[in-house]
Amino acid sequence: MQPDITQIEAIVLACIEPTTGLPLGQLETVHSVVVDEQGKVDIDLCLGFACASSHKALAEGIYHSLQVVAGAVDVDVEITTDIAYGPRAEGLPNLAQVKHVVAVASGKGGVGKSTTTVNLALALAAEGAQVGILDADIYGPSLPHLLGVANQRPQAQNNTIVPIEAQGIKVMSMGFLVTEQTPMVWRGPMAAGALQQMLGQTQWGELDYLLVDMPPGTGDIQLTLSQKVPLSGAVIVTTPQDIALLDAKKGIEMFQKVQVPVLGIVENMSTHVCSNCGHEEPIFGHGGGQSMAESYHTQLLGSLPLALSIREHGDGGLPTVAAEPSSEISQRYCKIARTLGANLWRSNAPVPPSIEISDD
Ligand SMILES: Nc1ncnc2c1ncn2[C@@H]1O[C@H](COP(=O)(O)OP(=O)(O)OP(=O)(O)O)[C@@H](O)[C@H]1O
Repeated sequence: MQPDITQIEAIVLACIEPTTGLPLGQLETVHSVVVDEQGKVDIDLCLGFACASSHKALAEGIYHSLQVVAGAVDVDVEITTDIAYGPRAEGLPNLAQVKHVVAVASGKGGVGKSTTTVNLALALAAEGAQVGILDADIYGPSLPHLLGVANQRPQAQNNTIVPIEAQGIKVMSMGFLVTEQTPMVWRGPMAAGALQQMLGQTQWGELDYLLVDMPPGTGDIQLTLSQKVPLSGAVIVTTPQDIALLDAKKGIEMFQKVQVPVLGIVENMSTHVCSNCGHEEPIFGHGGGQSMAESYHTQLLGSLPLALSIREHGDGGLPTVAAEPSSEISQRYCKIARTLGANLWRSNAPVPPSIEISDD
């Protein structure tokens, strides 16, 4: 018996995509539904954001839902990812194959922005994306250390720089170009110029996401970068502490002023879990990230605890997502990464893929 293609289509469109919690019909991601002469059903889905870890759950949801369709016994679901380009940079040929440049910023220093950036980059890669990181914190570059590549030096090639590869991520940082004996004492405009040069001269190649670890604050460097580089969006990292939230708000307002979409907020050091008794305590305050997200019409992408392991992994040059990929903390970073990708897709989507249905 030939299964009813119209019924299949309606059921597939009603299936929930786990990252966004939206039905596929609303995401307009169904690419094709084909039933061949033998009654075999082939469903091809193409998602616009990296979420490899949820493909299995989505496919299983579809198989399960299609059980009610008479004759639909041989069903194959294929899920692929196609991340569309965001805004492109004019006159920056090395960024031509970079689909999205995303700033990771915090108003205040020391809230864990760099730690969050590296873990998010690794989480995006684990979800199937090609990722790079630019360490724009040129006064205190910490990414080489966090990724365990502090002793490496990038090679120059035809007036361009070949980025360092660390744990599957392309990395460029001022930290590679200076030594601890040559601290940088630069004025804002000089630093902003150096950063633009580093961004534009690095051979990034093909990347889905280039995360830019911004220096803390809302000064010259941040503004120049936001205005001169085609940012697809920004992520704000904060702790729930009032003073950090106050500075984070300035960061959000800066991005809004220069029309860069704020993709969401990551609340770092949300709670502390005692390693002795397991008692969980919101030592920096409670609910600050959520209420800030609400008042600025953005989303709390997720929160991370103040955890000894996060600090130890960072200091050891193997961030948590790489060191303990299946840990609860890594799962949190991955969930944030998937939501970030989905928000980016939604805020940049040109025309979503159309639905194509055929009887073979
Ligand atoms: N969730 C966390 N749990 C435990 N330690 C953390 C956490 N997040 C960050 N840290 C630690 O806090 C310190 C500051 O983190 P990090 O360098 O990432 O902050 P930052 O905001 O980038 O700082 P800066 O603004 O100075 O560049 C580091 O020692 C890091 O290991």
